[in-house]
Amino acid sequence: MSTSRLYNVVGINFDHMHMGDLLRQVHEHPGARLVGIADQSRERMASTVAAFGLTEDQVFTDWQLCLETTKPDIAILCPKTAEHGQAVVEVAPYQTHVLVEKPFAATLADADRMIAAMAATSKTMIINWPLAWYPPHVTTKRLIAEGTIGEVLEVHYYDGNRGPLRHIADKVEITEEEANRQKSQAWWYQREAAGGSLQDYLGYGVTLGTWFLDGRKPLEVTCVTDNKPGLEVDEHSIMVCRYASPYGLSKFETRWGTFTDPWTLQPQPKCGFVVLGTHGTISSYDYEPVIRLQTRERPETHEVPVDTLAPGWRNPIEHLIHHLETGCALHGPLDPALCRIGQQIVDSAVLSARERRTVTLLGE
Ligand SMILES: OC[C@H]1O[C@](O)(CO)[C@@H](O)[C@@H]1O
Repeated sequence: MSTSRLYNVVGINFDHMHMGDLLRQVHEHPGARLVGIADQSRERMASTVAAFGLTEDQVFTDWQLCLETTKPDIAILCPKTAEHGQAVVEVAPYQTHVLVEKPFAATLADADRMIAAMAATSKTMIINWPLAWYPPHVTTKRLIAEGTIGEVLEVHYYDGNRGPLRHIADKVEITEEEANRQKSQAWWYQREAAGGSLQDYLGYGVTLGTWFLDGRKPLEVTCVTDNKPGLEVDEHSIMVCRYASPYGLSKFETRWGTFTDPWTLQPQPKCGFVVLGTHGTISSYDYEPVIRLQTRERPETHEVPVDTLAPGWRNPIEHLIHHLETGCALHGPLDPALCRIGQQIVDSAVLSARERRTVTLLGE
């Protein structure tokens, strides 16, 4: 997409393997230029340096020096979940737009610190949820907004993968043996780093779920997590939200240990969403070329091809630049205001699982 100018972009902190995917989007955008990357470990940056032909002066082990030297328009941040709050608080004073890779934060308090830090600048922050770019879910939201299934009453969500250590950037596969060897070292498996399937995947479900529910907040949250011997974090969580009448119960399940990875072969249960409205239902599964619709007029479940994403609305890099160029509203799930409701639900789920009871939604 053509732009009025070139946007200089940096990538800071390679904890999440999606950094590689995001930098590829920068590389492929004619209006964006990758001007620097920073991480404590040169080794973790090596494949990016090779893939995008970066020069030595564009590679930093000190993120502050990276920002001071390159003065970017956009900083992509992929730290471990527990460090999202601190990272944004520290980067915001450099007056750069910020893309934080999912999830929003480890806690609502961190999310609020991030929002406050960015509010003190004139810059934009987006939280990127890769699921927000899957055509089935975008199509589902469009049909909901057009009233095709009436008012949404229930959201059912199941998602995850075989585990965070079974793939690296660009979904390159890692063997089960190698993944098991890495478990004890990896931040994904550390409670202190906000690891675990709930922190990794519940935000996806409740952020897109709240988008489908038009910003509606639940009253109460009940969550149960598994408890595998030898692991500090969960690999499976099941959560129920209760909404005020006439909205019923919605449920959100996260799993590291699906039978197959959804991007290769959909496992059963299928990864994605089922949405029930007053006039119809939709099933919207990750990566599928169709969604399945049922309405009062046509009650037999039928396939609807997914939408082709519009230019400017195809991935987070393109979208952030499109937003900066045109002032268009942010894609719903990337907007911190909507993500904050998701974070309220995640915090409530963590508390519920810990105390083994139903809790009232946390936060204002
Ligand atoms: O589980 C680790 C990670 O794997 C993905 O499913 C795909 O890369 C991410 O959405 C998640 O954060």
